[in-house]
Amino acid sequence: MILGKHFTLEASGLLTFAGGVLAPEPDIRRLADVLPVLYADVPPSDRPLYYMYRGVCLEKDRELYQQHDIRYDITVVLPGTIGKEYIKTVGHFHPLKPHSSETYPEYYEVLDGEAIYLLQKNNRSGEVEEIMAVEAKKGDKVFIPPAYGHVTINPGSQPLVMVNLIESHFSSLYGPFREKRGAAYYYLEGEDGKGDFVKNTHYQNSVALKMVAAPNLSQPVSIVKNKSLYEAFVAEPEAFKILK
Ligand SMILES: O=P(O)(O)OC[C@H]1O[C@](O)(CO)[C@@H](O)[C@@H]1O
Repeated sequence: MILGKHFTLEASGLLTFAGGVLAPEPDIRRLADVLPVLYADVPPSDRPLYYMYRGVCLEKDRELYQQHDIRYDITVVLPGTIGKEYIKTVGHFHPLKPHSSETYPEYYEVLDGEAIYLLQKNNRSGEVEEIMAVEAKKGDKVFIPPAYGHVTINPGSQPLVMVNLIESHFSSLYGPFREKRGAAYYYLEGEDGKGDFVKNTHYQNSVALKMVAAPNLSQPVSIVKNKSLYEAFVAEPEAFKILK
């Protein structure tokens, strides 16, 4: 799916789709929805923070996505802060695959803007075991491995337009981050206008944050090295059976 060809980004952060693209109305996450995972207590409001277009595809590819139980979503995360905290997604974990000890993974790609993906693994008591911040720019693909909860932060001054490929039927798990008021680190605007990671003291243990540049990540689906996620799935849907 190509920004500028298949859809355009309006100043509001909403998308306008070209003919031949199937796209639902967006789900909107508002400030009131993210309150339980924010660094600071702020008054609730209906300020929109991000728009999620779930199940987008070209008309000609609809059956292919359905046959493989894979969904392609586009999310626009607006720039800005809530208090000092950069706008971020609520964050969630994925459930176990049926008859498996592994949870569903996911693939992300940045189409425009910048992202920080916080990837966090918890132990059985809900304390953090490992956490990394993956810095991603336009064109970068980020695989979210099984067992990692994830939060997306927009650290930039432009809207972040990102997409994901994901198994289409499961529901995400919001409890683990909600119970700890978010991931193990918050990303806040510092004095110098740059971002700083600040530890979330609702976790009892302390784990160092690993910084990772997205291009240094390994790609479990090799075709994504030369193609967008959309093109890669349409060209080789079988390669994405790892998502199921
Ligand atoms: O459910 P959250 O944490 O608000 O995150 C939303 C993101 O997750 C997805 O549902 C896919 O994991 C996307 O549609 C969206 O970008």
